[in-house]
Amino acid sequence: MAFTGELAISTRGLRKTYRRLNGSKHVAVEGLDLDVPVGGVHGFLGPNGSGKTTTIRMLLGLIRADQGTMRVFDQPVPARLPDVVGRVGAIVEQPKFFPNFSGRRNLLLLAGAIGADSRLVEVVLGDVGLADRAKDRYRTYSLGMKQRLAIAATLLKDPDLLIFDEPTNGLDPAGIREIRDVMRGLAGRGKTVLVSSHILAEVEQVADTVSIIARGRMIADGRVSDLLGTGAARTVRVGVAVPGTAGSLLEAQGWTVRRDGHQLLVDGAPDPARITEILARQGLFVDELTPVKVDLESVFLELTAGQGPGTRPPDEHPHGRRAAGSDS
Ligand SMILES: Nc1ncnc2c1ncn2[C@@H]1O[C@H](COP(=O)(O)OP(=O)(O)OP(=O)(O)O)[C@@H](O)[C@H]1O
Repeated sequence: MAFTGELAISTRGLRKTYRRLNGSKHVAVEGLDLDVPVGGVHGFLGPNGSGKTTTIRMLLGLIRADQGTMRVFDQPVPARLPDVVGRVGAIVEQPKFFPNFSGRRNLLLLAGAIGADSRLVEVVLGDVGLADRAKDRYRTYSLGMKQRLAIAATLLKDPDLLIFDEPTNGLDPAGIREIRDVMRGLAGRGKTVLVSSHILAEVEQVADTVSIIARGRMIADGRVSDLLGTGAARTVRVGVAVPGTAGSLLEAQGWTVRRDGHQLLVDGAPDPARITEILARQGLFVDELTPVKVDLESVFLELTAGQGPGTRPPDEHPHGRRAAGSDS
């Protein structure tokens, strides 16, 4: 398990098989162990068709799992879903709003329907940054505003856990940024946000922790900062007058060294201080020593390589499951 402390969501050995029209079976989720810690934004990442929506639908009791267990706020679901459903707000599909009513009126109607305090409407409009446009008709809203109104609707019951399935799909960069800000704001108020995406760049900047799945299996999870700093993900650029000699010395340490002009790129989690020490001992002095910024996208692509739709499943992924932040 990659996370210690209280969990908002925990699944063990979760499995779901669909039967296709031609009668064949398709395993969409295969023995998934997903942990989402309480508090913060958790990115649920994977290529298209990797089983994210299926997992979310099982957690929400919309479809049945074939095997495995699921817990939401430590309650077994779906058995105890009625006990926790009030603490969970989810947007899985675009909710239906009245196009000719304003955003505010739509929310007031909804608040009345679910028995929420109507005073909350102004609060949630503020939470999603729609207070200024609340009086305008829904049909005049941009896609991003519509999505934010959908988030506002889920906030009316003041949930502790918010589940957003691909909330930035189809949005322009400004819309994506607004949704990101909303998610950060919610996490800042102590909520837990689970956000699924196949586009890592959209989640990387907002997520505290992530789970990366491919073909229904977990391939890596942990804190974003740990994931970026593990294994081959860490590379250091070294500038030195005699790169050939320096490269041999560093390779002798077991690190992989690549030439980049007059500089060296040293892969394999080298400690920068160790590099300086080894070279200085041989009278070689570095004029540059910088960790290469690795974005989560390259880690994601590396981990999910060849696991998108239409590719053959590898026998075993070379990385196996990598639980960043744990000793495994
Ligand atoms: N109702 C269904 N019947 C048959 N197969 C399904 C059904 N729903 C999903 N699948 C298949 O299960 C796999 C997982 O789909 P799922 O929608 O969970 O993935 P996803 O990670 O959410 O992908 P996306 O980002 O494209 O939504 C896919 O191969 C999909 O084609």
